[in-house]
Amino acid sequence: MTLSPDPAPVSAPRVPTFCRLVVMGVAGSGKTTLGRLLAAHLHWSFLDADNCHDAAALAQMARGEGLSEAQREPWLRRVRAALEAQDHAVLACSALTRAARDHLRGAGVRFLCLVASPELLRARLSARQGHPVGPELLPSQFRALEAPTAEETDVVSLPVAPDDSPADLLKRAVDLLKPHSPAEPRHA
Ligand SMILES: Nc1ncnc2c1ncn2[C@@H]1O[C@H](COP(=O)(O)OP(=O)(O)O)[C@@H](O)[C@H]1O
Ligand SMILES: O=C(O)[C@H](O)[C@@H](O)[C@H](O)[C@H](O)COP(=O)(O)O
Repeated sequence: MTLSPDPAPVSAPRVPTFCRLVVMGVAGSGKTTLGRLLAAHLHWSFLDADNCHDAAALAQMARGEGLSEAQREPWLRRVRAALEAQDHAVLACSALTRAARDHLRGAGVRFLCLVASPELLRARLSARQGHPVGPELLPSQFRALEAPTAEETDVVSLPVAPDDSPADLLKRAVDLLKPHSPAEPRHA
């Protein structure tokens, strides 16, 4: 399973390629789980935007209080710097707002947006271990969410159903991303 489509005819326009993939979505949608699998599949680095939050922001979110746009800005600057430091990377990052996505946009960046129901997100976050953010954050996540619009052509959406295993989602993600990239996994 690769991201490589059939070879294009010589006269065809260049297929846009990407080397940085942002797996985005509301907390609990599975960004980290799928992002790690995609990174392993592609032999790219994996980055988690949660690691760029400061302790105060993590504590605030653990209390169920969402971040303001002003609070997100320095975090997004750190996330962007971490992303740009990698030649090939999969980044798990909520990127809930248009401004957040615009912050991360750049040459070779694509977004994979995970879309799950509030019920599924609540169940997943209630069961999640070892992470400061629980289901209490969900209302503010949905208030902040600006779903990608049709004009954001660098975003591919992946619906997530309760029975979709991580392996199912990996396969569907790879298929969805194929038209975006002639790139092979780096060391397949
Ligand atoms: N496809 C899946 N099937 C079952 N559980 C999943 C799946 N994807 C993620 N999970 C679980 O749901 C929780 C949230 O996933 P996570 O990857 O941490 O989401 P996010 O990074 O978007 O917050 C975790 O406990 C994870 O193990
Ligand atoms: O934009 C934000 O308000 C935060 O970054 C938030 O969306 C982020 O997602 C949390 O850190 C939850 O962590 P998980 O998304 O990994 O659950």
